[in-house]
Amino acid sequence: MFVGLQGSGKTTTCTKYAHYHRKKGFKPSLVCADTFRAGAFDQLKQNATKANIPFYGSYTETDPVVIAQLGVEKFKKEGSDLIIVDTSGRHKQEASLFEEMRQVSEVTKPDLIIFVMDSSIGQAAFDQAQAFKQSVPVGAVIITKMDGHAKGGGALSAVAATKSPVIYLGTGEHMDEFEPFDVKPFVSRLLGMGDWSGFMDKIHDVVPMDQQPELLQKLSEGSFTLRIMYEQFQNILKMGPLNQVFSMIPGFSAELMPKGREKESQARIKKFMVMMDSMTNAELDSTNPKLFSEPSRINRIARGSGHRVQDVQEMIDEYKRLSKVWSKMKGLKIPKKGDMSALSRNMNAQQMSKVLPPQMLKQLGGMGGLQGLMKQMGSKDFGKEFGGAFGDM
Ligand SMILES: Nc1nc2c(ncn2[C@@H]2O[C@H](COP(=O)(O)OP(=O)(O)OP(=O)(O)O)[C@@H](O)[C@H]2O)c(=O)[nH]1
Repeated sequence: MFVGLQGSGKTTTCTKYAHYHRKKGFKPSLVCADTFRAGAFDQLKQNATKANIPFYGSYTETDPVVIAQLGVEKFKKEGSDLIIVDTSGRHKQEASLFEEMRQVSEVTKPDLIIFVMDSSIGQAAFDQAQAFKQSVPVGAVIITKMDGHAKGGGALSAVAATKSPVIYLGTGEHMDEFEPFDVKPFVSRLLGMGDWSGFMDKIHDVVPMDQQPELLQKLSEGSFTLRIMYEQFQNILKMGPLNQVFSMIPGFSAELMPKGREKESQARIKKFMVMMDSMTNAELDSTNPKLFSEPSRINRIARGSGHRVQDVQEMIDEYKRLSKVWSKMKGLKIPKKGDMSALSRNMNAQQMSKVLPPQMLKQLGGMGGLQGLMKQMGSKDFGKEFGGAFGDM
């Protein structure tokens, strides 16, 4: 049974969920117990037809409890092994709708009640999710619209309020834009760091073994020089396929390497490297941003490399941007013997607490609460993956 606020994406998610599980060998079916929103049944019908999934609903019956009961009975008889009941959207101020939801749950006795939540809901998530949990035994959370700008921080609140794990994410309007929840990339996104663990694995493959400890050392110092950028560009040009690698590198992603324009981006990186070839060692090793606002220096680099002043400026801007991202890594504990994959374990709850709004952090029970929550959010693997970072889990 799917529950949630209006417009959170329940109906869309029900079909995605059915489609996903059918591919795994289930025989899913859909019941539309949303009589509140005009057009809800048509929407479900349309989606279900498109996905070729049996559905049940009514244009004449106005009681969702009756529809839900009839639908579930029908599909049980027909041997469906995954009956999905979609309910109307509602929010906690609507007591009668909450009562109705409770009744639907009572007559259908669902094995699992899934709270569907829009990733952009933010701090209201806690109260709303708690209200649902108090009426029906919510057992899991699905976060939708992860393709938007929101990082999904509200998910933490929903998990805290329902004491249930996030199981899937909706990542677009289409049927296939649905994926199992994986805590690592989710946390990385919240922290604004890209997929660090994926990045680390790639570094492991690409950066020569003898350079790895040095790179880690620099990373932990948090100081980013043009020379580091140059070396990373060199490594990146060796890696492939480029776009895939780029999407994982913290900060590099979209701006430096837009999708479908890999060739151009590659040329741009090479251009940057040519300009850096015209720089002095002192410039390459400096971490002082003021150095690069001196016009005479920029003119010299432009002339020396055969580029325009604005090209040099663009390269410096890129450096500043990456430097900012890089500085977030300051203070990372370096794993012994350059064990790159262990590095991701050192991302700590403190970094997380810095990016959460203070009020949300308080609501979650401070650092201790956050640590417990992270454990609860993720699968069993979370403790293993982030074990070093989140204490004893
Ligand atoms: N971009 C994006 N849009 C989504 C996603 N999931 C749902 N939507 C869109 O969100 C809007 C609302 O989705 P619905 O499935 O109708 O929401 P609902 O919760 O059933 O709505 P009510 O029945 O009114 O409560 C639709 O335009 C969907 O296409 C997602 O993961 N990404």
